[in-house]
Amino acid sequence: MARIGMGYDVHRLVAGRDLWLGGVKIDHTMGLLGHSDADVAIHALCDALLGAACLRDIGYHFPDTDPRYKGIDSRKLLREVARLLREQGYRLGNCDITICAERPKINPHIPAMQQQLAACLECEPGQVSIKATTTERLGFTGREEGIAAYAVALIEKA
Ligand SMILES: Nc1ccn([C@@H]2O[C@H](COP(=O)(O)O)[C@@H](O)[C@H]2O)c(=O)n1
Ligand SMILES: C[C@@]1(CO)OP(=O)(O)OP(=O)(O)OC[C@H]1O
Repeated sequence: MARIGMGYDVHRLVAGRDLWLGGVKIDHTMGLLGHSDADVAIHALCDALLGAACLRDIGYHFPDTDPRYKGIDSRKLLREVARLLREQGYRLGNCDITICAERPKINPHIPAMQQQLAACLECEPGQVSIKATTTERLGFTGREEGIAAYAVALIEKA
C-alpha cells in the first residue's frame, strides 16, 4: 500500500553561517541558523518521509538538545531516516520539495541537490523533485529573515 507524508521547516538566515540547501553548500552572504547545519530542505524531506511511515518527526529522532547532532551534516540525518524506512519495509516512490527563498537563485543548484539527496535515499535522481519560489518579497522569507521548505513524499511497502 502506498502512503504519503508532508513536511515543513523554517530556519533563520544570519550572517557568518554557511548556507546548506538540499545537501549542497551554496555561496551566499548569509547562512541558516540551527543546531545542525540547518539544511531546511533536507529537514522538510525527513519529516515528509517520517510522516509517510507514521514514524514521528526529525526532532523526535534527533533532538536539538543532543550534542551528537551539533553541527551535523543533515545528509547523515536523511540517510538515517532512509534506513528507518527500509527497516519498516518501505521504499520511496517519489518526493517533491519546494524551497521558499527570495535569494539566492536555487535553480542552478537543483541537479546537484537531486544527486545528493538521491545518494542518501539510495534512489534515482528522477525520484527527487526540487523546486524554488520567492514569496514576492512578502513575509519572513520575502524579507530574507529566513528560508522555508515544504516537502511531500510517497512511499510503498517493498
Ligand atoms: N530562490 C529562488 C526563487 C525562485 N527561483 C526560480 O525563479 C522562478 C520564479 O520565481 P517566482 O517566485 O517569481 O515564482 C521560480 O519558478 C524558480 O524557477 C529560483 O531559482 N530561486
Ligand atoms: C535537525 C535538528 C538536529 O538536532 O536540529 P536543527 O538544526 O535545529 O533543525 P530543526 O529543523 O529545528 O530540527 C530539529 C533537530 O532534529
